[in-house]
Amino acid sequence: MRKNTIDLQEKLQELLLAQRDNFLQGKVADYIPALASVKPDLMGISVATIDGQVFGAGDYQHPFSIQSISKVFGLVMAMNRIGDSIWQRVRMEPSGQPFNSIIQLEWEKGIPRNPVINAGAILVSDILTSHFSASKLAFLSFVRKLAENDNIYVDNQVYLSELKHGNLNAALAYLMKSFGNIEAEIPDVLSHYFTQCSISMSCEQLAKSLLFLANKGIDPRTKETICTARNAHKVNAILSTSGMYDQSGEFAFSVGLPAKSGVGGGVIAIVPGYGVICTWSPPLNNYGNSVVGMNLMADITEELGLSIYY
Ligand SMILES: NC(=O)CC[C@H](N)C(=O)O
Repeated sequence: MRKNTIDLQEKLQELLLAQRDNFLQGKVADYIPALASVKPDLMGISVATIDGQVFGAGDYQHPFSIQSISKVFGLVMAMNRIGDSIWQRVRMEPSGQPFNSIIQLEWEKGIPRNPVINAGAILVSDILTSHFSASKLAFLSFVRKLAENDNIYVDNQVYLSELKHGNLNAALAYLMKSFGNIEAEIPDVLSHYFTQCSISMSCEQLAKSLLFLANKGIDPRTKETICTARNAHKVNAILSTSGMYDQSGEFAFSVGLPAKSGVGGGVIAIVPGYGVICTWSPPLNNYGNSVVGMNLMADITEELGLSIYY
């Protein structure tokens, strides 16, 4: 049973306080300097509900690099654009491998396991690059519209270092191209992918912008259809099985919600029929998921009885 949300604000504060020192157990992503320099003790949580309430505690209005959380927006855009033909080029199975693994991709002939590991998101970036005349702009406009905020921006410093240190992502892209699964030119595809990873948003903005996934594809604020109910279902299913990479099983076990993490330390979780939770704390565990984010998600879903498996 879901508890009343009246004291949710206080509860968020309390849960966050309990995590105060746990950021020390993780390690901030250091593959690029722009992420390595983020203060490790920042942390925030926000909950947006489909009936229009927004709660937040800590640094919930502080923008951070959304990184792989961007894969959710990209997938929705690609599904809207090319429909079910996307599933001929990317699958919907958990990978059981790290998010940037290349091993499986060769065995499986350039068909990524799912759209939220890097190979899959690069494939989705190819679809967007090929089907939009200005895909980066279209992506940013989509996110700005969903967040109802025109100030959301691409952090150019993050973008440039992603580009500079993006050899593994480039290798994934070229491998897929060698199997004929990438249409556009690789530099254009990578430029799109790194751009979407480099968007900065706060917990509050992310929670609000993904409400349509908790509401059968309809933005509860504007009543606009962002995607079909069936596509919202498909995205949530993929996030349930693969959104936390090779820790998705443990996340289902301890939290029980469709979710997506990013190496910037953000985690979003969709609660169908209720709303969206977003947490942020930069230090990561060995799977590339935020340590405090994992804890907070477990605590809040338990507290409010939000797991989809009850
Ligand atoms: N898990 C992530 O957030 C990965 C995104 C990161 N930019 C990468 O491509 O490696």
